[in-house]
Amino acid sequence: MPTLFAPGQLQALTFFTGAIHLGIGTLLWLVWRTRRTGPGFGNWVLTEWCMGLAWLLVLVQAVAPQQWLPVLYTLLLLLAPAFYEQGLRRFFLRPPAWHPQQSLLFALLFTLLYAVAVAQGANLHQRIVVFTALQLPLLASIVRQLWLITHERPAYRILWLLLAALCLQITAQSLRIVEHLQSPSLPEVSSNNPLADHTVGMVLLFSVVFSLLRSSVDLISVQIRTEQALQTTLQQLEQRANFDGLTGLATRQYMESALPALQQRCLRHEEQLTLILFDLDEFKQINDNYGHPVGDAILAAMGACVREHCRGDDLPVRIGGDEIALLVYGGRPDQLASLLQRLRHAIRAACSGLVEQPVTLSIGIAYFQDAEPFAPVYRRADQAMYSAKRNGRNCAYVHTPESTPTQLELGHLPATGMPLTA
Ligand SMILES: Nc1nc2c(ncn2[C@@H]2O[C@H](COP(=O)(O)OP(=O)(O)OP(=O)(O)O)[C@@H](O)[C@H]2O)c(=O)[nH]1
Repeated sequence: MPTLFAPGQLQALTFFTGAIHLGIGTLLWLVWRTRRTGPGFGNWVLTEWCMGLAWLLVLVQAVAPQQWLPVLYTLLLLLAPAFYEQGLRRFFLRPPAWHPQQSLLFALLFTLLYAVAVAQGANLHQRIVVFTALQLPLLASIVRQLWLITHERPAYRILWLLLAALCLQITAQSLRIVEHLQSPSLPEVSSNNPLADHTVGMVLLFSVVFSLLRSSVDLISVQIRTEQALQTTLQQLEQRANFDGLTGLATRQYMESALPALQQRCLRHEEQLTLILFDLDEFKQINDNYGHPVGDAILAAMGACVREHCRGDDLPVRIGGDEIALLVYGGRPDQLASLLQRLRHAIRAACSGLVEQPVTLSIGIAYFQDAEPFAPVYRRADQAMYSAKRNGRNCAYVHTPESTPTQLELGHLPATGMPLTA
């Protein structure tokens, strides 16, 4: 590898590299403190600070050599990738394959091995080989995490950049090992000065470039996650606003926004749009006798039956309480009677395991006049339903604008059964 810098320039570059890492770390720390970055981001701050401090200690060692300093900055340089790997797992909520602190433990163990090499009087060539070789497994564990994350979450493809840079770094580190192994022992590298290594300029440059890339990817990852969380929240809010949680039917608000499109489609196909309103009979008594959870189960079963028996074009809606509306295409009495009969049977069957009394419905029907708003049609359907209630329940009435509600003949479905007792 080429020597890029003169010794004086190397000291300046080392200082510059340390300062850049510390600066980036502080910037990330500010983001971490002020924004919702999520777990793991703090580990990435530590990565930058470890790197920054390590390079400044390398500079101190070059200027005023100390016996113990190489072990200290080696520890920091090994902790940096360990923190980053741990940050990746925490940020992306990946369960650790082994001990959660595995990479940190490795960093400590590897530092111990390095200290042994120093204690054995290894020269600079040997120390560089030992340090670089010890760093490779930690870098490889980051590669593994990045590989798995980008496969599990395609939205984070930006991490491919980091993966490519890491692979490049691992290749460069491996070449460095080979080069140092092949080098004859040179007099200048037998000293304690880490900047005497003729490839250190390359390492410093790589460190700065990689740090800039890594922190950019970290910030982009936070942005991606924030946007995804926002998207999910919006979808949940939309789902809650548009669909009733108990019955799974549309809400009245959703129905009113969807109505113009339904009416347009009906007009285009010259079809009648019909509103069918159902209300459970004596539902209050069911709640009182069996309790609200059973009442809820009946409403849920009713919602499921309506969803199952209506066609894809129809729109089932929970108006409120035990009142459900169904907007259907077509208004022929025989078609409506057949649909209602199927629904009454299905609801009764679905509720038979919940209460002893057969569950019955009072039904009101009204027709939309072209693009008529919902309110007047609902009023007519409501009047028709109350006619059904007044006339003994368990039946259906149709309201036409011209006349008072008239009964729609449905098949027989007895309302009698066991008394309403829990
Ligand atoms: N379990 C349960 N009960 C509800 C819910 N919403 C409303 N209710 C109850 O449903 C009952 C509605 O009763 P009504 O429709 O007014 O009267 P009813 O007893 O069904 O009598 P008729 O309609 O005249 O046959 C009330 O007791 C409400 O408290 C709900 O989400 N779950």
